[in-house]
Amino acid sequence: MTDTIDTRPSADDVNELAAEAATPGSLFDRLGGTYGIAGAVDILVDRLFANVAVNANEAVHAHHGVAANAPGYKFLVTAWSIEAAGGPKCYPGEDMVAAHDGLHIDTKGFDAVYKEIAATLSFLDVPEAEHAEFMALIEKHRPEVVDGVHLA
Ligand code: HEM
Repeated sequence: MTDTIDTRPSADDVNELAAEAATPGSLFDRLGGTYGIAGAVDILVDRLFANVAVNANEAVHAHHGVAANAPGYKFLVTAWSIEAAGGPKCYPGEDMVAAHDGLHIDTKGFDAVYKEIAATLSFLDVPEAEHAEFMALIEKHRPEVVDGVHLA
């Protein structure tokens, strides 16, 4: 029998990298830059793929129910978050309306994801100010995801 080695980072590992990178400034900086954000998204996406309320939507489950989608999705959500938080422009994906078109995401579905994002930030002990700022960013995009309405 072969032993396996668990290479997954712990919350402490992610926080350590984030603290090293953190400088006062943009939300991107205060979240620990690329290492902090990628570490958080790594945990978030695993939680979203396993979340029963999120996957109750069949169109969402068709994507989130396939483990092979995780790496690419983590990349896209990380890059989106980096840009949205005021970091370098690096997001190569679709805009939020096009990305969610046809998924029929309702308020309940959005709230399920919103809660999981907040829970992940809490799990990582992201300070209150940065937590609130990032959640406000997510809330701002609700109309694009739920109603397909482009932000002004
Ligand atoms: C503000 C909140 C949200 C953000 C920032 C966000 C971000 C993203 C990004 C960056 C992508 C990749 C786009 C691309 O492929 O180019 C994506 C796709 C996707 N999102 Fe979201 N999302 C949000 C809300 C939601 C919610 C509430 C759900 C489900 C309840 C959801 C489910 C999905 C699914 C299933 C895809 C993959 C679609 C496909 O390629 O088939 N998202 N999202």
